[in-house]
Amino acid sequence: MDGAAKIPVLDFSWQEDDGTERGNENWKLLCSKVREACEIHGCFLLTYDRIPASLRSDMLAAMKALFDLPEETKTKHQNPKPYLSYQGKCPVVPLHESFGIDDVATRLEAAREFTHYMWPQGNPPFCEILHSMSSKMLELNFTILEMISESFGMEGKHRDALVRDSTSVFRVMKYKVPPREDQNLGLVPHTDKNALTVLCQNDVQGLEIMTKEDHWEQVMVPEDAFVVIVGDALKAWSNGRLVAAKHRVVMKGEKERYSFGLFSVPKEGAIIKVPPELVDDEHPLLYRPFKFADYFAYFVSNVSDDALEIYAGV
Ligand SMILES: O=C(O)CCC(=O)C(=O)O
Ligand SMILES: [Fe+2]
Repeated sequence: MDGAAKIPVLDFSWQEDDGTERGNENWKLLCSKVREACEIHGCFLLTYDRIPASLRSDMLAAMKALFDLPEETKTKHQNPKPYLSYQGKCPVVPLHESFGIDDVATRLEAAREFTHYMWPQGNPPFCEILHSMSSKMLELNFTILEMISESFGMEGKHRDALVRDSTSVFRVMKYKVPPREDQNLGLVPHTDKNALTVLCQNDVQGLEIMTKEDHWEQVMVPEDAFVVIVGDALKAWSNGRLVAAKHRVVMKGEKERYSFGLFSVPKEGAIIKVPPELVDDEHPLLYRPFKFADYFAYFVSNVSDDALEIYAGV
């Protein structure tokens, strides 16, 4: 780690009466700040009052109870799709444990099924917290996608394409305390493959992003903030104008880290196609149209830092 990154913190806590309504000047200013942060860093921090602090602390407490369940219960969460099944005791990242839950933000039934697997005797508060948090984070994620389209002056069918063609995955993660200073990698360096990720964490720092100068810098996340990260799908859609931030987790100190994230993911069958508004003499087309699911399958069998360029670069 080389230092703390100067990632902007944007205030998304607009109220109906404070003048920041969609379409007005304050909204447009916020859209351009979002775009600028995504162009420079591929990442920003935000504060947002529509997700109350009490829901965040309930979520973190619920996650602790989840990860405290016996290993054989947690292993029951299996999904044939890559990176969704319960993961623990992975030799590459032994500190990391996670669950990925499909569609839980939009389907209460998905929250019920997951809860039932983990607590067959029932745990309605857990189910309620999981669904409520994931659906609020999905709304936020979609708002940011809309702001990005708007900041590029997108109109008509291209404007809402990102949101209309997206589904979501909610991930919950725990990072154990490292046994020694040299065994502290919580999550390997990667770019997210999906469109946009919104993350939230407990008070233990550890997220680092790679700067344009190839330095790892810590993202100091204020206690009440969310982290937003641009993924490969959005980078490709934007014709490379937005950066897909490479990031990792490094653990220090004596406290466990918990984080959760809402990933907007192009739907089954969705094609990532650069809108014509984003191609001109200064910005020649960088990516051919491709089916996101095919790119993801390619990545899973050819894990590489350059997967997007190799797969879809023109
Ligand atoms: O735990 C974090 O803060 C980062 C998680 C992450 O990068 C991921 O799940 O893709
Ligand atoms: Fe990530």
